[in-house]
Amino acid sequence: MHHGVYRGAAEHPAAGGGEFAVTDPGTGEVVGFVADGQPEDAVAAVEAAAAAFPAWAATAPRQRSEVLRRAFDLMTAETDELARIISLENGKPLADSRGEVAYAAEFFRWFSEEAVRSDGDFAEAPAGGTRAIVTTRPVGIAALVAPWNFPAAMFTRKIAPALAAGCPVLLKPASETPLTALALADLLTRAGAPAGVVNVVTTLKAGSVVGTWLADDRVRKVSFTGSTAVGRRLLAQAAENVVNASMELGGNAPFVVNRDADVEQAVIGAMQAKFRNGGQVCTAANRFYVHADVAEEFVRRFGARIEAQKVGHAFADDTTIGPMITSKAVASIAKLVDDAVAAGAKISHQAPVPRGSVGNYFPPTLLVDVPSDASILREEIFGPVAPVVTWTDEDELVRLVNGTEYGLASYVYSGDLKWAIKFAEKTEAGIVGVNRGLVSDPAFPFGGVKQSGLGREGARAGLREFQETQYFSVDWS
Ligand SMILES: NC(=O)c1ccc[n+]([C@@H]2O[C@H](COP(=O)([O-])OP(=O)(O)OC[C@H]3O[C@@H](n4cnc5c(N)ncnc54)[C@H](O)[C@@H]3O)[C@@H](O)[C@H]2O)c1
Ligand SMILES: N[C@@H](CC=O)C(=O)O
Repeated sequence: MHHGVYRGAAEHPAAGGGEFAVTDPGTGEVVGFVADGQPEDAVAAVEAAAAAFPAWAATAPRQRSEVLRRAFDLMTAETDELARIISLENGKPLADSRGEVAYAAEFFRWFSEEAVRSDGDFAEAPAGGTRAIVTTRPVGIAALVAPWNFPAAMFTRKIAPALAAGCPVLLKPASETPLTALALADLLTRAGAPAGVVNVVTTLKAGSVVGTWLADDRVRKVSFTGSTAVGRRLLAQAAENVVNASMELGGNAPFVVNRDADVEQAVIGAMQAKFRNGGQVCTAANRFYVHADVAEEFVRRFGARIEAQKVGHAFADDTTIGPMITSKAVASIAKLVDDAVAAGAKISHQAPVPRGSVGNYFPPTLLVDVPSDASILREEIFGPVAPVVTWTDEDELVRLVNGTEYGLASYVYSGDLKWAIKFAEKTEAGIVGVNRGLVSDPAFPFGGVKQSGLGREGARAGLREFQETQYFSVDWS
């Protein structure tokens, strides 16, 4: 199957006609070809968006809401087909892909509801004599850049509020997962988004395509999800034209278990927080701090569940952990584990990778006796490896938990809710799971502090990221 770049509600060949292959990370087989977009395609996408912007911004909020609601309905009805595309190019087990489609669709439903609830203000000036009307307007054409780990949800979390606010969008998907983005663009067109409102440039030249957008005066917003390193670079580029920027970046989530926690519940939460999407999640628990009094029980129970994981291809019925996205990702996870073991950590439990597997598989692994300075506790693992450290002193625990440049998610388990909330308050993170291993919900604000990002997605706040405030000072004498 061959796909073009998407603009004006249709696919087009890339300038120069180049293409690149998309592969199944579970087999290495080619599953399709997409256009290798060039800077000329980036400019053409801006032209299409600029032509669509005035009319789209002028539509009634209810009309935009109904497009998003139809997108929710279509996405829900087409779950199986979309899930198949996600599994094919991302490798996650089909059940996980269905879960991602449901989660991704919820952003369309949530922002179809928010589109008609954008409020403003009317006030008397403190000195009297004038009145102020405070209102909002769409920020403008928005460049949306997303990673491969949730190829549908990381885009719908941006597209839905952008469209609700009245902004046209330019999508730059990860080169590993362009097919999902193209399917979303087609779905939105069928849902009623006018030509030019949703545009996609698939490319191997991320830097020059996104750089072209950020250098174009007509592009007023960049919303990025991905690594902190690339986020920093885009922030620097956005500074040149003072482009409004939202950044959802990397994480290094701690998972804390106190001595009074329900250990079985903590293990269930740990499995969700660590192994969803094979650990390739920005909110994934990256390091486990377990009170010494319950560490033996936690490791035994957690280890038993890890050993029961079935590593395999996305389409095999019993697979719970699919392949990593690339062989490079496998090598980087392996290096973190090897370095930890060389520094004194031990592999206490591991699930096997089936003999003869040719994809990018990595065995789910539990590490114990991990030295507190091991690089695996500092770097984002982005794979199915759980390093456990024991603790006894709470002040030292707080220091370890916050001893990172990241601040996206954090998890705490305790039988004493008051202690858990007080601990959560000391945690430098945008999101804290309290006795819960799953924290994502389109209705609540998702985002990080420190070098995990700027801004929030989902919730009411997500719409504001795509709006400018405008204030009219009115003579009232
Ligand atoms: N905070 C969040 O909500 C969130 C969600 C998912 C993933 N992530 C983070 O994403 C990272 C994993 O994804 P990744 O490795 O694909 O990240 P990445 O930063 O390498 O890539 C993300 C996107 O940026 C593009 N890109 C790469 N270089 C670019 C450049 N120079 N200019 C413009 N675009 C460029 C990529 O093609 C891709 O589309 C992890 O750090 C993870 O924590 C964060
Ligand atoms: N955990 C995030 C995705 C990040 O990788 C989410 O659930 O939205």
